[in-house]
Amino acid sequence: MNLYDKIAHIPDFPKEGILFHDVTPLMADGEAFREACQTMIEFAKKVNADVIVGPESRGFIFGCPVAYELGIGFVPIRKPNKLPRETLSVSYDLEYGSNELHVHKEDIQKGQRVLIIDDLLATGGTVEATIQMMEELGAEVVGCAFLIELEELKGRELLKDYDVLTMLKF
Ligand SMILES: O=P(O)(O)OC[C@H]1O[C@H](OP(=O)(O)OP(=O)(O)O)[C@H](O)[C@@H]1O
Ligand SMILES: Nc1ncnc2[nH]cnc12
Repeated sequence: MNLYDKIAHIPDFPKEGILFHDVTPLMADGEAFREACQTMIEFAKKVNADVIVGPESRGFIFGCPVAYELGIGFVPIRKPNKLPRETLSVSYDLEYGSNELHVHKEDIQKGQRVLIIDDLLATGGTVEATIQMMEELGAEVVGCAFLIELEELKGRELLKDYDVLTMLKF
């Protein structure tokens, strides 16, 4: 199946000048969603991940099926004021703004082999912040997997030292 056909492109969302790449048509198509998740599952096996870490909110959608299939844990990276226990946090910039990300400190163990999964790599700010938190907690980031890479924004340059999977390039 051509997964490129399942991505919608919306100009000037959420702000003027931003072309938003919407993964919800792909998610709404069972066959396409399964194919995308299956590719991430194979990558997770290849890098021998023992936990999946996914940034809010679209990282949850693609990360959880991978963790479930492999029988490993899923740890959410969340925006402020969502996680009730002690967190580690870091600030980051987005293509259309900036924010702060948090993770529950206790949920990541030293030496764990982390695979970060998200729907889309743009500037790389989100994944860079996530990597920073994982490494500060003593985990090893063994890979980063995305459905979409926005090549113009050069997020991949921040990931030179990591094993990266991107499935669709725009
Ligand atoms: O590479 P970057 O420039 O960091 O951009 C990529 C991030 O931006 C989007 O999430 P967003 O923060 O919009 O949150 P959402 O998934 O809750 O919509 C996307 O799902 C990635 O997480
Ligand atoms: N252009 C874009 N489309 C969808 N999600 C994004 N996250 C950051 N930039 C994005």
